[in-house]
Amino acid sequence: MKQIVQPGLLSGTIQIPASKSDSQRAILCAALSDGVSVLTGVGKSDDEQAMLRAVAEMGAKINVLSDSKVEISGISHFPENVELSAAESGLGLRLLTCVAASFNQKVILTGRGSLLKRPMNFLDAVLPQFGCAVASNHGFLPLEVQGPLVGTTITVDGSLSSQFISGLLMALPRSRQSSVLTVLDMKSGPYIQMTIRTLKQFGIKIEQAGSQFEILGNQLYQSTDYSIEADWSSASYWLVAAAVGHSITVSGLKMNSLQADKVLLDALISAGCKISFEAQTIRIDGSELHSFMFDATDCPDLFPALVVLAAKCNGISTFKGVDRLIHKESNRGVVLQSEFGKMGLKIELKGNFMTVFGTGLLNGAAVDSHHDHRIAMCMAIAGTLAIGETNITNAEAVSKSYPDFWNHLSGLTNHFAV
Ligand SMILES: O=C(O)C1=C[C@@H](OP(=O)(O)O)[C@@H](O)[C@H](O)C1
Ligand SMILES: C=C(OP(=O)(O)O)C(=O)O
Repeated sequence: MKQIVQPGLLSGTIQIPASKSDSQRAILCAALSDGVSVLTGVGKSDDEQAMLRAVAEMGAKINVLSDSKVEISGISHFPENVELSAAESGLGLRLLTCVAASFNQKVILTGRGSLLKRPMNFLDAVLPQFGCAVASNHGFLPLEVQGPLVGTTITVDGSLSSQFISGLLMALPRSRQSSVLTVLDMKSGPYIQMTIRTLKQFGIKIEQAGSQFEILGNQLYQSTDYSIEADWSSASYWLVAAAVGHSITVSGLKMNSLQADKVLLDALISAGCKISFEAQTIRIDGSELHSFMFDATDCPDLFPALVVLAAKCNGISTFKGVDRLIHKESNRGVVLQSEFGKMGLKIELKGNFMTVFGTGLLNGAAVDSHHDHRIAMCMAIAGTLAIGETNITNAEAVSKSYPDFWNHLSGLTNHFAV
């Protein structure tokens, strides 16, 4: 699908959709629980839908109560010969693989699109150390696991993705033996804290001391009613849009959220923004923007929105953490450089750093999302600021995290177009 974005001054309020990170964790915890959980605020993103389908395959019962309310009865019998698909969700696949390995069955794990090119060799290397048999396609999907996991004391490398650590933290409390997991070079730490907090709400206790996690075996997940948070990652596009001059307010976000991407507020402040909060509504005043530096190592999903912000800041902005972008839905550092280059914005990539040479000006252009939802969304905001129209190919990619994105954009008033 192609989407044309016209320049204009936008105004309105955006109700931020569910965090797919929060939903996927909660859906899986509910499926592992004894009893019935009710989840409210569940979204319609591809990643959430894939997780719901996967837990149904594992034997959980899903009862859709309303548009955003789902009742999940935990797995009572894990079927044989199960094949689970995480669609394009890195998180989904990594959580599901570890959790599948905690059962005493052979399970095949698959996915589609960009997920087929994302590395899974952590699982090949680590799961056998817990006594689980693993076969993969040379470190890529499909995977086959045969558990159960036997708890142990182990040191793992956390530099590729926190999602593997989250997966182990969800799976190991189910094994008979206790485990001690030491994570070297831990990245995206806030996502691990999110996992621990969700687990706690489902009755699972993890003790953490720095990079060491103590996980008691034989723990039982307990069903609960759980409210999914609005998504700080999806909000990043609108918060940046507000910072660069649109009259947009953002609604629904939790200020005490553990979500990694809440630190966008710090980036906005370092770029000269003033931020005000009223109830659950955020307003941004970006009238005194200037170039800025930001370390996005532990919040890699913010890069696309940060580039739009830096494009509108006069001068050189520098971001750390580009290494974290190589294995996302696209190689995001390189794709941001090439697509924003078409709009006249110079971006340099050197080692782990990205430098954006902001001039305040962007030209409308024909750009490509590379099937990456975050590239499509940041190009859309960039397009509203450009001179001339912007034509985005593979724009349907937004459905991975934010299927209503284009409706939300067209629901804002465009004061140039009217
Ligand atoms: O745990 C999660 O919900 C996620 C963790 C992050 O991945 P990494 O740990 O690979 O950075 C993030 O990029 C991804 O979108 C969601
Ligand atoms: C990388 C992302 O998600 P995942 O790793 O879960 O596919 C993302 O949403 O940007």
